[in-house]
Amino acid sequence: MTELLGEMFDPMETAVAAFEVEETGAWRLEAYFSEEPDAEMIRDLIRPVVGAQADEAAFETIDQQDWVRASLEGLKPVRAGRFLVHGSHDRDQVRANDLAIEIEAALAFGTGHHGTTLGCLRALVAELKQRRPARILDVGTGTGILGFAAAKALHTPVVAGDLDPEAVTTAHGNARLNGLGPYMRLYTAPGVRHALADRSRRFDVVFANILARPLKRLAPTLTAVVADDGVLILSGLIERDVPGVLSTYRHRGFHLARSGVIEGWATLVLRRGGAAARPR
Ligand SMILES: C[S@@+](CC[C@H](N)C(=O)[O-])C[C@H]1O[C@@H](n2cnc3c(N)ncnc32)[C@H](O)[C@@H]1O
Repeated sequence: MTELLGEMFDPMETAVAAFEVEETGAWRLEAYFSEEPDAEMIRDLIRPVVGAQADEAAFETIDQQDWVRASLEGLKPVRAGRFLVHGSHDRDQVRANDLAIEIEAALAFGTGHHGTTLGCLRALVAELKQRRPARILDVGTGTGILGFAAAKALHTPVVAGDLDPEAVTTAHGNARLNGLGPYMRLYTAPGVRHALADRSRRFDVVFANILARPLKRLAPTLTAVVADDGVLILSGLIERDVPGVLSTYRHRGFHLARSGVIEGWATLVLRRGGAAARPR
């Protein structure tokens, strides 16, 4: 549902979360708008997904600062291998050997809790067991979390971008907070446009945790910027979208090396050529 609604709202570049309210079975949709939205416009946007129920939708305004801060402060730290992602309220949870990443409350996506982010972090942990990649690209960086994890573990420069200027501002702040400013080269643009500026050097790891539709749309450029022995870590897709996304990347000479699903969200690890793994 989040995926379908996300695609409806995509033209407005709006962050969307949808979940079923257990007690009533009703769907609750939370979305961030940079301008006051119009109820009829929202009904028209969700009608292709929910049909006539759009006309029964009720609306409420949630105070921006309060709900973001409150929801982040309620979050427990997240572990993936040696990575510990935490808020400022949980600094005391950091242990000596942790690669700690502090994420400041803001309007960008990426606290480590979502199945897509956690899936990408786990994929990075698995990748680091095999080798030490040197060049990292994070497309759709949100808070900066995936790029930070790579920079913390590898002490290597990371190129990271997002089409949302608010996310990039947040990522800059988080980079400073984590002492990673010197490693992070952040850009504001869709896709990999800025990363392509230096075509002579491709990336060993390319993260793209965005929705299925942009993953397919960006396949030509995402595959072009991966080094021959590099890896693409893709997420932001629900299980049902895996075959379509895989087929797009297989046509470009990539195979599935590994995959995982967390709470219905799939993460795919793709490499050029070679034998294929079955999605699990
Ligand atoms: C699901 S969040 C992922 C954030 C973070 N990388 C993580 O793993 O938690 C997706 C992010 O991608 C950005 N985004 C969506 N489509 C994009 C595109 N075509 N190019 C660049 N960024 C995009 C959104 O603004 C959002 O910040």
